[in-house]
Amino acid sequence: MKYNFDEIIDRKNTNSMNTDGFREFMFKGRENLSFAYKDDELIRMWIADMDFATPPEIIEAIRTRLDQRIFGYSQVFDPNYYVALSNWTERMYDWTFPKEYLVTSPGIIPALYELCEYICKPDEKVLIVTPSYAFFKSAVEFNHLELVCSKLKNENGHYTINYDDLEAKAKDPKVVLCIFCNPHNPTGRLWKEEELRRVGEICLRNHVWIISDEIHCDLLRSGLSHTPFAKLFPQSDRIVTCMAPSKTFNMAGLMFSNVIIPNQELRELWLRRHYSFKNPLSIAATQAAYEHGQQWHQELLQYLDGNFKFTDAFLSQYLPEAQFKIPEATYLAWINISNYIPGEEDLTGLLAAHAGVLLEDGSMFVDNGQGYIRLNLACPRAVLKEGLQRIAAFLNSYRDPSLAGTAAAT
Ligand SMILES: Cc1ncc(COP(=O)(O)O)c(C/N=C2\CONC2=O)c1O
Repeated sequence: MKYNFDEIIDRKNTNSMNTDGFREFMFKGRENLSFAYKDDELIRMWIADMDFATPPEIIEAIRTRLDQRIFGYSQVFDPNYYVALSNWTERMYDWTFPKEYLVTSPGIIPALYELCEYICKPDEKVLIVTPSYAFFKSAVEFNHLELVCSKLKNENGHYTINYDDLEAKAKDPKVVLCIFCNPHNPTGRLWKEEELRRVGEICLRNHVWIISDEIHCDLLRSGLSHTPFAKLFPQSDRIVTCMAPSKTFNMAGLMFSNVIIPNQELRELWLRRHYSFKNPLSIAATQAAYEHGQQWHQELLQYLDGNFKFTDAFLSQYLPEAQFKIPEATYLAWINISNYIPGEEDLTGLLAAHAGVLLEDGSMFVDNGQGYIRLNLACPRAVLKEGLQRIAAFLNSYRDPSLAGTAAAT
């Protein structure tokens, strides 16, 4: 391995949401909640950014741009930006798109907020599947639109789409947009072509636009491959694709995402309403990611495979009644712990306060997540082991107080 994913990097004093923003984000109204550990001793497995250094090739590209010493108003003028991105999509997904479809956004969340406004009229509705990344709901409600949820079916931890329910909801003439997470956060499902075709046919036949949020599409278990939603419907211009280097290369703070809008009217509205200059360092970093990030990306996937195998083995041994399947995509472990803590407990609060682990529980994913916790496994394995040990010790003692204080594993 060329890159060291075991390196533990101090993120203190970096204005990191991960280390400094968790109290306000997760414990609003109870920011002073006391924990069994000091804040800087907490194992952070909540927000989806990685505790791995961004690839040196990207850092070098930023340094090169810094050496040019002037950072005036900037846009993506260099044609090699599109060449780098389309080479990546061609190689990774056997798919590309015309350059004129491409616009950029300072994040996929802002793009969702804007696209909801541009696509929907005030009295219309937006369809999502649940559990769901919570900002889908936030983007809909910020625009005063009605959220319509279709629960995924959960068969022993394998999630599938309830097509009958989805179609019944898509038939509502007021439902005009579906925000679809492909691959899916938090369940980690990598949707198969036939699943995407069925969702697409239901939406398009009912005149429902699709925003396919594909931010996790490069974070797959080895040997699997991603299908861009729009690839399956080349004749349609009603599918907007959102992709970004932010998750893949741990550069969310650089706030640079790619939005592919085939519909000319919507694209022109975006360009009129979204007019903004871009951060030149982010442009340089993103282009470098797609031009030079391949080997780091491959090694990252191997390391994440190892973290998932470690987690699976750990849970089997120390939390055998937790329900977990290694997900096809994302670096997020979605684990049912209801056999240890049944009911509507505040799992996020309990695990933070007593186990010293920051994580997001199912209540933070809109609906259909009761009894689940989501762990970010994109961290050095030693940190992962400590987090799992703390969780196991707490859950085992929660269910059997006589075990209180016993270590889960050495
Ligand atoms: C499906 C999905 N879309 C968009 C974003 C954010 O896009 P950005 O605005 O950063 O470009 C995330 C990040 N997911 C996170 C971030 O922290 N916890 C999560 O589950 C995500 O999971």
